[in-house]
Amino acid sequence: MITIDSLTRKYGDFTAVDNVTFEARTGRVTGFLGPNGAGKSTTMRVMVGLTPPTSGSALIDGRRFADLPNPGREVGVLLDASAQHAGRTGREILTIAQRTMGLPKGSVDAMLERVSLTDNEANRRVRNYSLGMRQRLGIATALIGDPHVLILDEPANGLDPAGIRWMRDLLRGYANRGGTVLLSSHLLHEIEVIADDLVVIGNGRIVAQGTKSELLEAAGTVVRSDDLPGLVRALDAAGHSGTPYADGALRTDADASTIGKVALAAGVALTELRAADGAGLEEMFLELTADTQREGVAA
Ligand SMILES: Nc1ncnc2c1ncn2[C@@H]1O[C@H](COP(=O)(O)OP(=O)(O)OP(=O)(O)O)[C@@H](O)[C@H]1O
Repeated sequence: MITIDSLTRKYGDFTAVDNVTFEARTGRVTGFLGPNGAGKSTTMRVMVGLTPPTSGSALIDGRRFADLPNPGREVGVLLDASAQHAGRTGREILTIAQRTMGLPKGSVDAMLERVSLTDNEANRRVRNYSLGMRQRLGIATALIGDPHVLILDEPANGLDPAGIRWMRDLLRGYANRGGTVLLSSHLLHEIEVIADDLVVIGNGRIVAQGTKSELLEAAGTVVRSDDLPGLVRALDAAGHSGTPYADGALRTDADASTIGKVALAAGVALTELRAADGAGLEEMFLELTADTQREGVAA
């Protein structure tokens, strides 16, 4: 389990991570979501001892990363897949990790197979790897010590849809066997399919956290009507706000039964009524982090 408690990291006057508290639980995949510059990498760097916190703490199974005797056997880390030595082959990089951690020789081949890097690819220098191949090698390096905690910064970057599915299955199996996974992304749909729990960060602060189903519930209901203005007025009068989608649907915080009653009383016919799905979550994610989006949120 990873426990982040009141963690703050300042750079001069700038607060990159602001009093952040959350847990990544055992047996679950936790997605750490936020737009560019929100503070995800800084939080992860503190977790693995690369950046000291200004205040607060980041503990792995109750201990600081720096206090772990053989960290690679306990925590698998992928922070920047491009930081691997470009002049070494994938096999050499894994062999160094295998020797440093005192692992059996066969673990290199087993790991190459597990991340689907062929012999030919493993013998190529990393400078000739695609981004997706670097991510696979990075995940292999994180997994080789058979740790029970994984900390992965943007691991889906550069993976194609088949690669994302592969990673989802790998991380799901890992969590089902009792592992703890924390992975970051700035794209909701990339980790929505993988994560059980979500922690949303914007401007260094946690703006939402919970299980995926809780957050989906909080994302509200999607409703459609041929008389959308009439429906908006009726919902507004009943104290419920709504966000119109470009395609003419409306997302609202009211539940389906309330919407049905409000619409009936106002004489407005509904053409669709359902719980918000991933698109609703995406809208909510954009709204929650709106003041940190460079592009702002399109209405
Ligand atoms: N060494 C540093 N010195 C000064 N500012 C820093 C330093 N490292 C990070 N920052 C700032 O802290 C903020 C958070 O950066 P961080 O890399 O943690 O964001 P992120 O959520 O990982 O973003 P991305 O999705 O773009 O990787 C940014 O504004 C960044 O410029």
